[in-house]
Amino acid sequence: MKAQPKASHFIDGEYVEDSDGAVIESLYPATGEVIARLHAATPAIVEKAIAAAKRAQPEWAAMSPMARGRILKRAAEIMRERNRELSELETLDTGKPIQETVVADPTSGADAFEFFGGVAPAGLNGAHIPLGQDFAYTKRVPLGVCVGIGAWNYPQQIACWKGAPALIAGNAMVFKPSENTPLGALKIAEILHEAGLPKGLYNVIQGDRDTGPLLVNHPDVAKVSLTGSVPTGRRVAAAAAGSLKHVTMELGGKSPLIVFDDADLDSAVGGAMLGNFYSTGQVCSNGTRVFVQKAVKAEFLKRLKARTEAMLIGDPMDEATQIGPMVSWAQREKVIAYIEKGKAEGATLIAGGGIPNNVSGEGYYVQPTVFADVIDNMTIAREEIFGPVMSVLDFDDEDEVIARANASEFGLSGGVFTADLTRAHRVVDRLEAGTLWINTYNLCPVEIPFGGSKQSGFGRENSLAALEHYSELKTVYVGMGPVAAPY
Ligand SMILES: NC(=O)c1ccc[n+]([C@@H]2O[C@H](COP(=O)([O-])OP(=O)(O)OC[C@H]3O[C@@H](n4cnc5c(N)ncnc54)[C@H](O)[C@@H]3O)[C@@H](O)[C@H]2O)c1
Ligand SMILES: C[N+](C)(C)CC=O
Ligand SMILES: [K+]
Repeated sequence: MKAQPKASHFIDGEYVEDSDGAVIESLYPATGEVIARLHAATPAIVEKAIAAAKRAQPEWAAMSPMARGRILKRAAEIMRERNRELSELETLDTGKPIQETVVADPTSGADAFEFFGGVAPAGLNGAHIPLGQDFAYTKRVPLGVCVGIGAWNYPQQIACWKGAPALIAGNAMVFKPSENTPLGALKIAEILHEAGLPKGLYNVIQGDRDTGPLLVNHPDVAKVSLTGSVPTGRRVAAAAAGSLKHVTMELGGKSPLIVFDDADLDSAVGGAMLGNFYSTGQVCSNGTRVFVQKAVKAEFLKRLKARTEAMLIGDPMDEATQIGPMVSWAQREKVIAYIEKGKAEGATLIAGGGIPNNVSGEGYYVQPTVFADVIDNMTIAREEIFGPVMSVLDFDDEDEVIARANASEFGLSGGVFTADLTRAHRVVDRLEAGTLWINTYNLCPVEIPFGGSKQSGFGRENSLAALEHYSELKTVYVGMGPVAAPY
């Protein structure tokens, strides 16, 4: 098989198998071919991984942040050296075009290791608080064993975005990738150990929604960071609350992208396409509700249709391919059902709307699809589709569009295209979302915090802010004189 790893799990510095676990077949989304066969973690594997993490963590926490950082930076270098190999693996795991994975996925993971490796010595400092004769100081201390649970759209990036801040802060991690994309995280674990990470600190176990709770409910786990859907987030946060674990929730969205009539239209069209079709639309922060001011609607749709219909759909391993399959057959079925719903509810189909005819029947392909004349209460305007389906909605003025943009349970992201700079800042200030873009869309460099508000989650990944979610403050009050006791 094309991508069979040495074993299903990576625990305590080595590959481990337990064939009693349920079989997980890893399918290549472009063909449906089985490329690896793995096993879900049994309770014994879960125990082994958590025990290894718990054993290894104190010594790691006792090292200086600088020494920990050196290992992460070496891992970043190895990832960059192996970018091609890792990108091909990411494409096999997810079906995302190689054109994307070579620039986006291992690169973004390496950026996380480099950033957190580099900022650690200063980023983990505490404070000194003068109190007259006395004083106090704070220390940032690790939480202990942290669990990461990943979604299938960015398997390598998620494994690194969670692993890098957890490790630099002195924690150990047990990571469970999505059952749809089990392969990438194992390579990340291998590379971290090759870079010198002591064994037990970054463990990967396979499994699905039945395995996740074994991690989330475990008494030796201090924190859970989930990337997934809102319903899963609710379940995981509720389970974690049972033992008061720290949680970070990176969940779904239905983000607004607002195009004013003074915008650079080619940029706005490009931003809307990137914000709906990149990774075949499987991006949490996508601007799937594109509000276009009426005066430019016709021209916007004309350019959007031409550029959408020119997109190259096909074999993800072909460098020219711009749009690959969905990650799974189930996801394709879900997206097609939404497209049918859009048609049935009366939206105007502008481009796509079905299965492309130039690709193999076994692959999980869907055409990039644009609907116009979408009304706020249509299903495609309210629910997260997680596929290449853009809804274009009309609007007249600023107050109206802000109110409509905010009328969503989600609050992950948003964007605005306009030439009027004061309007741009005024509008993003009023949009209820964790990450906003002006005159661009979906850029998520590691230097900036990323995360959601409202039902899209809480906690932030990346930037110095992430360190606060993988550590806690310890305060020490120092008395410098005799204790003046009144009794
Ligand atoms: N905000 C972000 O950063 C971000 C990034 C990528 C994807 N997402 C969201 O993820 C979703 C798509 O990914 P998905 O389909 O893999 O999501 P999902 O919620 O189905 O699964 C996410 C992960 O949670 C695990 N899981 C499921 N039930 C669990 C439970 N009860 N306890 C513990 N673990 C459990 C799954 O096995 C998987 O690893 C979309 O909603 C998308 O918006 C968010
Ligand atoms: C975090 N991001 C936007 C890169 C991927 C989310 O699906
Ligand atoms: K897969």
